[in-house]
Order: sequence, then C-alpha cells, then structure tokens
Amino acid sequence: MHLCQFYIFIIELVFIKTFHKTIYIWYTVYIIYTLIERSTQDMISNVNLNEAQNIINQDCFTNESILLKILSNIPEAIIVIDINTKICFINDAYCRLFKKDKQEIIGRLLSKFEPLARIHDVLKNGEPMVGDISHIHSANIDVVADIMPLFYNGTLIGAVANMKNVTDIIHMQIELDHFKSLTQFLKEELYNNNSDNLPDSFKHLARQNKTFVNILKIASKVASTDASVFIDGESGVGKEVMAQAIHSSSKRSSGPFIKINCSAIPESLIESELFGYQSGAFTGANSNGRIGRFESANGGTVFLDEIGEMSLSMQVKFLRVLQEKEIERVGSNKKIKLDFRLISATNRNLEKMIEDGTFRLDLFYRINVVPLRIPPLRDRKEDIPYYANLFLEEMCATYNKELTFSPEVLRIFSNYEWPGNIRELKNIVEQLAILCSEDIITSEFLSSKFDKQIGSQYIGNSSNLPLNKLIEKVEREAIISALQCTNNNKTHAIEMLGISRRGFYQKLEKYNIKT
Ligand SMILES: Nc1ncnc2c1ncn2[C@@H]1O[C@H](COP(=O)(O)OP(=O)(O)OP(=O)(O)O)[C@@H](O)[C@H]1O
Repeated sequence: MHLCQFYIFIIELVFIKTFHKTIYIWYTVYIIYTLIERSTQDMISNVNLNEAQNIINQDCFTNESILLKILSNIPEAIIVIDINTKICFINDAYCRLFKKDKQEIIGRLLSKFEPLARIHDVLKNGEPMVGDISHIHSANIDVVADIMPLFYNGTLIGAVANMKNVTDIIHMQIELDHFKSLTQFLKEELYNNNSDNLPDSFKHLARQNKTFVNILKIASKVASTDASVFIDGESGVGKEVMAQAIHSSSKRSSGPFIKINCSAIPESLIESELFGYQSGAFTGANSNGRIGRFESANGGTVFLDEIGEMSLSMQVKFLRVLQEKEIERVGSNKKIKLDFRLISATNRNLEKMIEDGTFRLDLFYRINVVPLRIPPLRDRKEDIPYYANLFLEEMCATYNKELTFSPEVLRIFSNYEWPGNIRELKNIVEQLAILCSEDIITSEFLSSKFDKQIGSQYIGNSSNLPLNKLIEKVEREAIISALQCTNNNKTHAIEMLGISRRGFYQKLEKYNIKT
C-alpha cells in the first residue's frame, strides 16, 4: 500500500464519518477491501516474472546504477573513501547509523571528523581488516567492521568498510564479563579453603576431616547472605544440625527457626498447617483461626526437611509461596507478605526424582541456590573419636556420671561403618553411658554388632605377618589411635596407653609418628 493511498483512505473516512455511522462502517469495509485488492495487485506486479526477465536480459547486474542501488539498500553501513580519505560513497544504512546526510558528507575528508577510524590504517598498509570491533567517537557507537583496501591495477586507491552496529552486544558483553568475574570472585570466596576460623556456631561440628571442615566454611559464609541453601546427605549425617548452625550465625538468628517436615504432614492438612486458617474456615477449625508454619517463620528461617517426600501437588503450593513470598490463610483471600530464609534438606536423590518426573525442576532450581552435601560418617572417620567423646560428655552431664572411653573402644568405633551415621553413634554412646557401671567404657560393653571390628581392630588383613612385625604394627596403630582420641594431647594418650612417658616417646621415634 502506498502512502498516498493511505492518506486518501483517512480523508475519505473522516469525510464520511460526518454523515452517518452505518454508511461509515460500510464504507470503511469497502475502502479496506479495495486497498487490499490494490496492494495484492502491486505484489503480483512485483513478482511479474516476464518483466524481471527483461531487466535481467539487459545485463542489469553489471549495470553501475543498479549495483549502486543494491549497495544503497544493504542493511550494513558502507563507506568508500579514496587514498586521500575523501568520502566517495556512503549507503543509506551508513546515513542512518551515523545520523549523517549524504549531501553533507560526500566529498569531505574522513580524516577531518573521524581521525581515529581504523580504515585509515588500511589505507596506510594496504592490509584488510576483518571482524574489527571499534568505537566510533563521532557517533558514540561500537561497530564491527570488515575493511578492504581497494586496488586498481595494483595501486592502492582507497578502501571500503562495511559496518554493523554492535553497541548493545558490546554493552551486554561488558555486563556479562562483569558478572562473570563477580561470580568467579564470589565462588572463590565461597569455596576458599584458607579462610579464617569458623564462627562459633560451626566450630563444634567437626574437627579434622578436611572435606567436612570445608563444607562448614562454605556454610558459614553463606549464612551471612539470604541465599536459599539445599543440604543433602544420608539420614543422620547432621543436616538439621547444619541448618540450625546456618540460622544461628545469620542476621536472622534472633528470629524464629521453623522446621517443616514434609513427610509428616498429611495431604489433607497441608494447606491449613502451612498457611493457617481464618476463624470458621472449616468444620472443626479453631474458632479463633490459626497462623500457619510459614507465617510463624516470618523474619526467621524455614527449614523444609525431607523435601523429597512432597507430593507433586504440594510442590506446586510450595513453589508459589517461595516465588511470591506471600500466603493466603485458608478461608481468607487477604494476601500476607512474608519474609523468611529457606533451607531445605533431603536424603533422597532429587536429580533422579526430576528424571523420573516425581520432583519439579523449577522447584529444585528455587531451593538449590547453594548446595551443601554432607558426607556420611564412614567417610570422615578421623572425627569419630571427637564425636564419641563429645556425646559422652553430654551424656555424663545428663546422667550425672564420670566416664571415659578406652582407646580400644574408640578404635572399634573408628572402624565401624555407621549406616545410621552420627545419630547412630549418639544413640550408642547414650546406651553405653546408661549401661556402663565402671569409669572406663571398654569393648566388653559393646553389643554384638561390633564383633567384626573387635576381632580385627589391629590385625586387619595382616594375620600372615611374623609375630614381631604384627606386634609392631599393633603398637604403632594403638599409639596413633590414642593420639587421635585425645586430640593429640600426649599426657592423656600416655594415660590411655598405660605406658611410661619415656617409653611413649621412644615408640614415637621408633615408628616415626609425627604429632
Ligand atoms: N556435627 C555434629 N555435631 C554434633 N552432633 C551432631 C552433628 N551432626 C549430627 N549430630 C547429631 O546427630 C543426630 C542426627 O542429626 P540430624 O537430625 O541433624 O541429622 P539429619 O541428617 O537431619 O537426619 P535425617 O535425615 O534423618 O533427618 C542429632 O542428634 C544431632 O544432634
């Protein structure tokens, strides 16, 4: 449709409108119909093959004016200058990009108003420049350019450049680089192993195991942010303990820590449990209404435990709350804004559940901003004596006793697999503290599940060694173990081993044990 046709259309419309509404509508339909018809005819004439063939037969593609027309219509900005930098040709895209008028610029010297343009370098050395990205000062834009020298009979006579505006891309690239280095910096900060000592809330959670100490360092750093943390690990490894430590060392520590055990809430009660309800919301509801778990976590931390046990319908409800950070109580349509930090945990493989279609990927992304994987106790054996002594101290305080472990028991504990992890260890220590009638807990008090470890604690698979070698091996391991149990306190280790101080130091030297 031509522009003038469009104007006629408007004038006709305005004119007729002053007469009558019905005529106006019919006339509008008529005008639109005729315009569509006319423009269709235009299109057909545009693709008139005979006419096109005639033009081609006139050798149009070698015709200078047609070639210039083609150049003019190319969407990339094109400029041709001669050896003196005089501008000989620019196309329409160039005028648009640099906001220049053809008449104003043709014949002028480019070196006068764009002295730093790369095209001057091509004029100097006759070498092409391909994919060159540069900033054009006069237009304050960034362009990517291909610049070719123009030779005539071997003599350099000028250069041609075609350019594309990449200002937005360059800005995006700069932003991307900025965020890349920021992410890198934050990653290094987060995972930096040589960081300062752990804050108090994390200190007591581990002693020697490097992997776990590093996890604690990450957790302590992330605690100061509001990022969602996702903790996974086998049952009893200490996921809830970790969540508590993060909360305690966060800026929300004075706020509530609300645990929601996803497997413990029946599907029918979920909404009222989580979101609360208004008075009279349903039969049997408390007449004063009740606030839900999310609302009671306001200003603090929500710990979503066993998140892998959630039904898909429950996941949808959770996702909405996490996205919008607002809830509606059952029986009310008033939205309540909430402010809480989310820590979730599971002992299930969520990646596998996503593959199986039983866990939503979008929910996974929302909860899993900083992942923390807690290793099982069998992979951090060096801390077993520490945990055992820590729990024994607690139990002694509870049951008003004074007990210690014999080194042998601590060695047995260190060799056991602990399928129930720290929870199992804590339970065993409590049982022993209750049952043991003597000051020192020896292997006699251990249940039959430790029989394998009792039998092989020193010998292991070395029973084919000659006796003197076997004794040396057992001695060496007993000393190392006593040192581990006492956290390298030599006086206590000597007491545990029941040997003289002199004998202890001789053996340290003999077995090359570094303390
Ligand atoms: N690092 C630790 N230091 C001291 N006690 C710990 C530590 N980790 C765990 N415990 C103790 O072990 C027991 C189990 O810990 P917790 O409940 O945090 O484990 P969990 O991984 O959340 O278990 P589940 O997956 O079954 O919910 C608790 O009694 C806890 O006090």
